[in-house]
Amino acid sequence: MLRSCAARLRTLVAAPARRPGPVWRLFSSEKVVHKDYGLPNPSWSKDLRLLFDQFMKKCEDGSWKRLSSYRQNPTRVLKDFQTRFVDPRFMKEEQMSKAQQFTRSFEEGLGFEYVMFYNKVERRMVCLFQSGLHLQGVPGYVHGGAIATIIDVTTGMCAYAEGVAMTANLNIDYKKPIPLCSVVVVNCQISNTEGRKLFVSCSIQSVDEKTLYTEATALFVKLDPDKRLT
Ligand SMILES: CCCCCCCCCCCCCCCCCC(=O)SCCNC(=O)CCNC(=O)[C@H](O)C(C)(C)COP(=O)(O)OP(=O)(O)OC[C@H]1O[C@@H](n2cnc3c(N)ncnc32)[C@H](O)[C@@H]1OP(=O)(O)O
Repeated sequence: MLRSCAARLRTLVAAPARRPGPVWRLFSSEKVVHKDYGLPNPSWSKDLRLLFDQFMKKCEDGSWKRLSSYRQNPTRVLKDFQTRFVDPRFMKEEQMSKAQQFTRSFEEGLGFEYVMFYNKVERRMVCLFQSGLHLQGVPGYVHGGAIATIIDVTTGMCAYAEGVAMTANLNIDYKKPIPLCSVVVVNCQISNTEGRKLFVSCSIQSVDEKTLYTEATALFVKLDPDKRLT
């Protein structure tokens, strides 16, 4: 059976800030110390650090949890997927162990700098996101595909807290362009569930909440372990 929601999130819910990353074995005897990308680094702006500190405060009573975030998936997640859903014709075990999360594959500060916080009771995921210079679309603004990506990842993690699911549908209203290098708040919440379907609503706002940049809805479908994906 796939691991329970609690077990899956235990992998991602972070240890206290600034501890070194966990050590995983990725299908070999090689030990890898993983950097937690959901912690401040020198590229983080003052706005991002301030918001991070505010959310860390909210974590103190246990209502919110910071999610740790790694370039490579934890071994147990990889194994779940390898066994249940990955087609060996397309992806070999060794390739799986080298694959990287798209949003964590950029040099520090140039791509997606973000940290997520989860509130289980509210079924809500908040992502504090600072775009880097390599995410430009129209000059001076964030590429629409990069915006779709951060929405997909945040709504995806919100859904993943409830079960292993994939995006089936994503609808985005781009209301105002997001200035490149600015910090925005991506706010997602499960709005409804029907069987294996998880409906997630999402908005992106400026830090002062005065500007609504984007609204989106997403449908995630929990994977059926008895069904092939390909
Ligand atoms: C999230 C992944 C987690 C990874 C773990 C890693 C852990 C930590 C690492 C960080 C992860 C970061 C999260 C990243 C999130 C990114 C997610 C992606 O990009 S994913 C990549 C991009 N996504 C993909 O590549 C997914 C490609 N698509 C698929 O593989 C499949 O279509 C499926 C799995 C989504 C559903 O298949 P199947 O299980 O066979 O489902 P059925 O046909 O039986 O339908 C069941 C019900 O759903 C309805 N319904 C279905 N579709 C739609 C729709 N479009 N419109 C409306 N409705 C739809 C359908 O009508 C039915 O309703 P009802 O009759 O019960 O009322």
